[in-house]
Amino acid sequence: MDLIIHASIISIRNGVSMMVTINPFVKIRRDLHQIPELGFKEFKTQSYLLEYIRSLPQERIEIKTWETGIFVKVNGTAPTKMIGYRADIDGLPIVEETGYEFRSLHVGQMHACGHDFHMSIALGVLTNMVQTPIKDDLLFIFQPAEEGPGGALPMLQSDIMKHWNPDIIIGLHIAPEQPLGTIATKEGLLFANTSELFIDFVGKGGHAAYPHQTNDMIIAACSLVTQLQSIISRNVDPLDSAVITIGKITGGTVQNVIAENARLEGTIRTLSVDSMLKVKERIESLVKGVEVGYQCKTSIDYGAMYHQVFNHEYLTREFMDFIETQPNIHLIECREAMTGEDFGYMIKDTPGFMFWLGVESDYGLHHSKLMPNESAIDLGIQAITKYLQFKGN
Ligand SMILES: CC(=O)N[C@@H](CCC[C@H](N)C(=O)O)C(=O)O
Repeated sequence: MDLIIHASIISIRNGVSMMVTINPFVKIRRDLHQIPELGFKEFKTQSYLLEYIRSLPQERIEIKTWETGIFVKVNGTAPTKMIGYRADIDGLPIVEETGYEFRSLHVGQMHACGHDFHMSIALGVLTNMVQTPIKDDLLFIFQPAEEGPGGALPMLQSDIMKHWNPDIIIGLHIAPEQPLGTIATKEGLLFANTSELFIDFVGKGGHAAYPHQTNDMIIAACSLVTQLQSIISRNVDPLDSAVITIGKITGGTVQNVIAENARLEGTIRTLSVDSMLKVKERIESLVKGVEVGYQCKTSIDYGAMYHQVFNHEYLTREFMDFIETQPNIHLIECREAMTGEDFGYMIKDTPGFMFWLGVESDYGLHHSKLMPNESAIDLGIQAITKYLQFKGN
């Protein structure tokens, strides 16, 4: 299928400049890679996406914005259903270390979870669908704030989605650990239940040389960090799975002052809703213990919680069978992962599925050196385009 635009970039090697033609959706990915923005702050991203979408022939499409997200409906030629395709658009608060020429211009923010790929692939599929419409209606959902605090649930509850309510919703996520040219998925549970975790400690600070007159919140917080891992090893059935990760510790003011405040920031992952409740009960008991033991005040905030991604059995199997017929994509039947995705809400009450697109990178998701193979962009566009032509005609 011909793409409707072409892109050239100027590459400078050893002082010699030359024009190199690249796939337009690789160019789009690079542009978006330079402007990562955090959840519900995706203003430049939204403008960039809108500018591209408005440059397409408009006869068949309707565009609505929602917060920093966008809905694009492509009217089918003889619709019997509406198929939703979701791409998330936010970046992460990570300092990029890829060394890319097109590295992030927003210092301290990075597309380290592949949402730049997700967007460029969605635009590629949208372009194909506008050029060669299928029978069914399509709804492209450019969703903000997947990394937090979660855009899927409020988008689903929006008036727009009450009116444009897809019968099926699909979405992809890049998979750095899977080879290029692969799609990996499974029926049923694909991604875990998640809950953010923020714990604050307040005690009595003071002079570093007079610890007996204080309640040191660094000691209290560190003690809890190690205790939390006993929940995974001693309270969760070893045949079930759960993760507690503390990704950030803050506390104190200077090296010779005993800290009055400390804060732990983390996330909980479980394969079942029951385990999530149990893990939280245990966290609350341990936090109470630290409060008594270290004579301090504590508070717990669970932040954003995401429903598990549970792939619809029939639709997923049908998609997997379809992918197996494709010559340039290899299907991998994968295991579930402890990653989370608020896409889980999108397919909680609507049939749908998510799949991994192999992008083989030495560094994984949420790493400052994540460098997915850009050849996966075209492979993804072609695979999804063909699937939509199969499913929606
Ligand atoms: C695919 C992926 O990496 N998703 C994120 C979702 C984060 C949800 C939330 N902020 C949390 O940390 O619980 C992930 O970290 O799995």
